[in-house]
Amino acid sequence: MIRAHAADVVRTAEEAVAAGLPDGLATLVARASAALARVVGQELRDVAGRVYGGAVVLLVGGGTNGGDALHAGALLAARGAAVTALLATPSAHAPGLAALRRAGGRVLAEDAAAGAAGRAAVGAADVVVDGLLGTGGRPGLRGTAAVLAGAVAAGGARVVAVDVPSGTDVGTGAVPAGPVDAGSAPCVRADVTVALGTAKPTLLLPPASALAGRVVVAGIGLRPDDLGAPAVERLGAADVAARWPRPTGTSDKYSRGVVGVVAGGATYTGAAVLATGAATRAGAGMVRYLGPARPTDLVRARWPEVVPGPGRVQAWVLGPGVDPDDEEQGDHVRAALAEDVPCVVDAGALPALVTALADGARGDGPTLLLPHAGELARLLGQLGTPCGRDDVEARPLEHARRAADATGAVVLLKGGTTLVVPPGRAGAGAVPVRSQADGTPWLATAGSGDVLAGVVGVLAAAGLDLADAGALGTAVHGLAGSAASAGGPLHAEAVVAALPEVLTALLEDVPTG
Ligand SMILES: NC(=O)C1=CN([C@@H]2O[C@H](COP(=O)(O)OP(=O)(O)OC[C@H]3O[C@@H](n4cnc5c(N)ncnc54)[C@H](OP(=O)(O)O)[C@@H]3O)[C@@H](O)[C@H]2O)[C@@H](O)CC1
Ligand SMILES: Nc1ncnc2c1ncn2[C@@H]1O[C@H](COP(=O)(O)OP(=O)(O)O)[C@@H](O)[C@H]1O
Ligand SMILES: [K+]
Repeated sequence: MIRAHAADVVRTAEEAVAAGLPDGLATLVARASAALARVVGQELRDVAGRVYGGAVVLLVGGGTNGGDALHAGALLAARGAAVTALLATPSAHAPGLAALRRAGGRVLAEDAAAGAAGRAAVGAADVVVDGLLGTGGRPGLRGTAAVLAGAVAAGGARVVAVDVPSGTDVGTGAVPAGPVDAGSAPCVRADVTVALGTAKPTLLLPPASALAGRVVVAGIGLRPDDLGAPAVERLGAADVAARWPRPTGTSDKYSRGVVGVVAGGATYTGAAVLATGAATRAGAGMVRYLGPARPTDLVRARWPEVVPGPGRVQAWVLGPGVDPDDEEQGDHVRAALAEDVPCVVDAGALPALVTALADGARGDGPTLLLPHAGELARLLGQLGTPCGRDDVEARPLEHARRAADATGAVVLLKGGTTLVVPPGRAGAGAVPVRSQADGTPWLATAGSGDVLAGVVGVLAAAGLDLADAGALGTAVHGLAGSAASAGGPLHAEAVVAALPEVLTALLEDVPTG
């Protein structure tokens, strides 16, 4: 599990710990820079074979983030690395500067750093350490910081970011617009980010999460009680396994959960086969299918265990491959939405959900929406706040949250990184935003989302909270996609086929509760 806390929460937790330390903040900076120096040392060994003689360039802004970089540089210089600090500010962290100079490091003031000498240093660097901005940074680099980030983007050095990739929006993961060239960049792209004390939301939230590289969380002594609930979290395999529902000796098919699926139609028959197949392969107690004769026949031929026709269910999966103009499927969707059971609403059923909410026709059960970016833009339009797909992709958390707050549903926004956003602000007792990136880009293929809907339906029918169902289902869908791909193309049916094997491997390592 990776947990990310908001900048103000981290600052308060740091102050609480620092207050009890003889040297206060300086002790935390010493811990942070020691952890940072260890990671940079590993990268140097990887790139240059050893620390001694390796070329390290520090990009240094005006805050403590720059101080961390300078102190880490001093530790590396003491181990024989050739360390050059490029200052983006006239007022860099004074104790850090003094330490670096004492250890034999070189310091280029702003003018030289932004000119030919700075470019030459970046060009010759094995590792660049990004200490321009940390949790006190506003998004978007300007001035010398932007010039230095441009030089790094044009060079080939390994980049280690201190705490966050500078220039990204620490709280939301937005990436400021602006050209990236050898002369300027609005933010830094890192290969590794050393998160100090805890991760920050920008490391887990797209699009900025793509600029963080590998995330290493370095303990600096912050207390979990001071940090409280995270704003964002990413479940690991052990977290998924521990939460995945398992049958016991007294289970029967009904207690495990019956999933009702309204998917496909005369045109998109495959969605019906994929969604029902995913639900059976992910371990539903039973799967019911509602749809016209042709997809029903195909579902029965492929999965004889699926039960066609109406009946009681513990959760509905509504909409994969459903044409919103299909009257017959539309009737099934509306009837299901009116029931007091959890509903997982995808694709063609999303417009019907908005209508049902407006008409007071949604029953008394929780709802989980599964839009991709284009569908979320359309949904927001229907909810009275129109926007484009590009807007959603630039600020996915903001838009998913808007839809969650407007509908009262949990919103699972699909993509390379999938966000699961519950309604209401994060805070004491609130469920954090989940961010899962377990899959492979090969999952971007037709029918892949139908499989996800079926997997999530199993968890909803088993009685999981829908935010958990969304995150766990996304993780397992991603793992099954990776298993089906083996590094190359996959088709959605192969993801269904991979589910039992992936779940078996996942669950066998964790003892039953
Ligand atoms: N606190 C602790 O206990 C510990 C903190 N630690 C470390 O401290 C980091 C946070 O340090 P920090 O608070 O000094 O903020 P940081 O981001 O380095 O600099 C802010 C400065 O930059 C400026 N500035 C802002 N935006 C800008 C922009 N777009 N372009 C240009 N300038 C901009 C802003 O100036 P302003 O314009 O607001 O006057 C301000 O001077 C944290 O990430 C971690 O690395 C750890 O060592 C552990 C202990
Ligand atoms: N670049 C990517 N990397 C990993 N997973 C992706 C990527 N793009 C899409 N996915 C996943 O693939 C699935 C695609 O779903 P969706 O867009 O609904 O496709 P369809 O409607 O054709 O089934 C989602 O689970 C999404 O998270
Ligand atoms: K940084």
